Amino acid sequence: MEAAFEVDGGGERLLGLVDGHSPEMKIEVRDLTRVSDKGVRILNKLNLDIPKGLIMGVIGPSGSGKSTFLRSLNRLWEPASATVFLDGVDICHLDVLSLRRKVGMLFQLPVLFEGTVADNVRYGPQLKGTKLNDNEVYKLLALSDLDSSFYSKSGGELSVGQAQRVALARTLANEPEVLLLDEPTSALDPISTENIENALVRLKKEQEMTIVIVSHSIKQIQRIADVVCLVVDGEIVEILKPDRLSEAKHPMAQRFLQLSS
Ligand SMILES: Nc1ncnc2c1ncn2[C@@H]1O[C@H](COP(=O)(O)OP(=O)(O)OP(=O)(O)O)[C@@H](O)[C@H]1O
Repeated sequence: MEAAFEVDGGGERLLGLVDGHSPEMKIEVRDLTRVSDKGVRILNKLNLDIPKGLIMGVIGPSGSGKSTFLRSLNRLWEPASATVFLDGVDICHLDVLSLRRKVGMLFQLPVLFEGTVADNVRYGPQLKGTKLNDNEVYKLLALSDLDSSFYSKSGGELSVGQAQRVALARTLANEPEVLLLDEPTSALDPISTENIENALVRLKKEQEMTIVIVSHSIKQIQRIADVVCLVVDGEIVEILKPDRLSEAKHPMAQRFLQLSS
């Protein structure tokens, strides 16, 4: 999907055009602010539109607020009401568990539950009283770049990269519409990283999944993201296409990009 983006005067809102048509916005963020208990501003009036079916990369210096922002999107951190909308609905008005099914999350390090890979994949649907059949489990494994031999392995037998793919399959079992990933490959070797990246790109293409990925790897973002959001000191300072990152104007953004490339 060829996407063209235009940023408004403040550099904060994404006014997107996809193939010449206005894309459907999956998530809208409006004046999202977080102040710590000590009065420090962690997020400062973030405004962002996240189009459906695209991969948005989030990059920025350490401590700039990327994880906090990501966690606000499925209420792992509770945003103020009327600041985050999913399909136009204020997420604070949604049942938090159903929100987290729709907006799944994968963390830096996978934590698998006891039992087999299949038990892990079946976990989410089971909570709703649905038992996935073998074929459904195999399909989720395949979506996560794992072959059927993993079905009956236990978590302890897996490498971190394999466990991360099982964690992905477990998240996908909830049939999310949005996937949030917080540095999902920073603990992985290049091959495992490529496996995860391939899975993400396939999910976008085949299921129109909306994906928001925080990464410290600018190269990774350039490989898979359709649009990049640059966060500095709790503010979105640039929204760019990945091949135009060098055009970032904010001085901190330029410095960060120079040091990271
Ligand atoms: N619960 C909290 N209470 C107080 N301060 C917090 C809390 N969570 C995060 N912070 C602070 O908010 C700022 C942003 O943290 P956050 O983890 O969102 O940044 P980040 O960009 O994801 O960093 P990194 O790239 O290092 O993971 C940091 O200064 C952090 O210390």
